[in-house]
Amino acid sequence: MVRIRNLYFGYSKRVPLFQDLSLTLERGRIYGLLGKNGAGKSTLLKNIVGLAFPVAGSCEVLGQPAARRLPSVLADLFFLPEEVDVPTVTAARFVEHTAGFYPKFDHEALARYLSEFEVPAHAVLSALSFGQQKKFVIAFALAANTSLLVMDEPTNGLDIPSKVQFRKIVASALSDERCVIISTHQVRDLESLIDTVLVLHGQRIVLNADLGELGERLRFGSVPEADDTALYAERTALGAQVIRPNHGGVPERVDLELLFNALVSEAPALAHYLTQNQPAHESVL
Ligand SMILES: Nc1ncnc2c1ncn2[C@@H]1O[C@H](COP(=O)(O)OP(=O)(O)OP(=O)(O)O)[C@@H](O)[C@H]1O
Repeated sequence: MVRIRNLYFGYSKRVPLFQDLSLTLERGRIYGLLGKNGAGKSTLLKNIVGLAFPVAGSCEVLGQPAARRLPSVLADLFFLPEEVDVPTVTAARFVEHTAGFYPKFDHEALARYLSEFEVPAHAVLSALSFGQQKKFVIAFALAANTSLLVMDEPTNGLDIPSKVQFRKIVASALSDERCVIISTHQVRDLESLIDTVLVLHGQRIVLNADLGELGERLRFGSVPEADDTALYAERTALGAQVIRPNHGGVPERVDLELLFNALVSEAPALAHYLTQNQPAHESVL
């Protein structure tokens, strides 16, 4: 679906944002793209949807270079940017003029998503609140029914009930044919939604791993005091939050926030353990 090989990119020649970045994304998965502020999440997504062009290396989407922006590819991908800008027209008029660009657009699904999000279906879009506008555009993006759906920080501006609805609606919209990428720096927003975690750090993807498989290799928990079995530890008021090897074979729930903190602090024991215990199809560090 998406194949990036040895990507180099920078807004200026002196400051590279990505160096030798490689990444493969497949159908039937929901990817969570995590990275610190300024790591380059939005820029990576722009390379994927053909709004920024590689300086070197390649970025292919649906078998074509993303930068060519072929109509056949654009009809099968939807990019939801972080800042949404809606026109002063009703939702019905917007759909009438825009849905035609997406041959697989599902009008019934749109009505269902808008109702679940409690967005007034006949309102003038620019008169909606920021959160309502965002929910309208998310509903439209999902209803476009494209093979590739790229969402940049979609949960920004959503209240807590809407974040819950967001997770439910996105999960219901996934199929074996679709690939969904969601970027965020609000790691908790993606818990119990994504099945694959991508971490962008230090100009590269340092983790591309299935959450189920990570849970079979790692244990997450609180202890009174971290000992040297911990691959990573964070002090808390009550002791420590730790990541340890999972030798018991019982799958654990992955604490995404703790895992993310460990990866961006470049915890050497965790990096070493993940590299040594890496399934062939995953990429770690
Ligand atoms: N159009 C641009 N021109 C020049 N520099 C840019 C441009 N867009 C982004 N940058 C710079 O590239 C870097 C990465 O920005 P980007 O928005 O991709 O990061 P991000 O991981 O999405 O950040 P955040 O989590 O804060 O949204 C930042 O240092 C930013 O200032």
